[in-house]
Amino acid sequence: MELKKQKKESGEDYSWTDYLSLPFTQNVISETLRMANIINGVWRKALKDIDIKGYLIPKGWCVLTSFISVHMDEENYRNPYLFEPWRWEKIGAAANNNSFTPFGGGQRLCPGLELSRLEISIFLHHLVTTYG
Ligand code: HEM
Repeated sequence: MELKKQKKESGEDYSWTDYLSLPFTQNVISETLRMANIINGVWRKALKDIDIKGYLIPKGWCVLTSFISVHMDEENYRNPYLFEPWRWEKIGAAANNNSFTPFGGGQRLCPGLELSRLEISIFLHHLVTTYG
């Protein structure tokens, strides 16, 4: 609200610094991606026999890496079924680690990661400041 008022009064355009000045918006986005990401997981095909933590994945088999199972695991997030954006104040909004992979990871990490966060952030800002 404050930012929109300031922009209206000064007549200035929004800048990258304004985007960075809204950490709570980022926390809401992270929490939404944790609980309700459109991509629940990704498939991978084993190109050779592979051992993962004692489990043999034979060559040619497909494996589903389930993001949602990790995002809703109590060992990773306390009260995982609770929408709690404040938890990201401790974790860090931009965290992309093994316990938070809405955009995948490794070589196939989504190149649209930052663009998506920016677009969602602009949408949320106008939604909340227009109808809040
Ligand atoms: C909330 C929005 C988005 C989510 C949750 C998302 C999620 C993902 C995930 C999980 C992957 C990895 C797929 C895999 O490992 O098989 C991926 C890949 C990819 N994403 Fe996104 N994405 C989003 C938005 C975007 C946008 C806006 C763009 C482009 C402007 C984009 C472009 C791509 C591309 C090109 C890949 C393939 C990368 C590769 O295989 O090397 N994504 N995305």
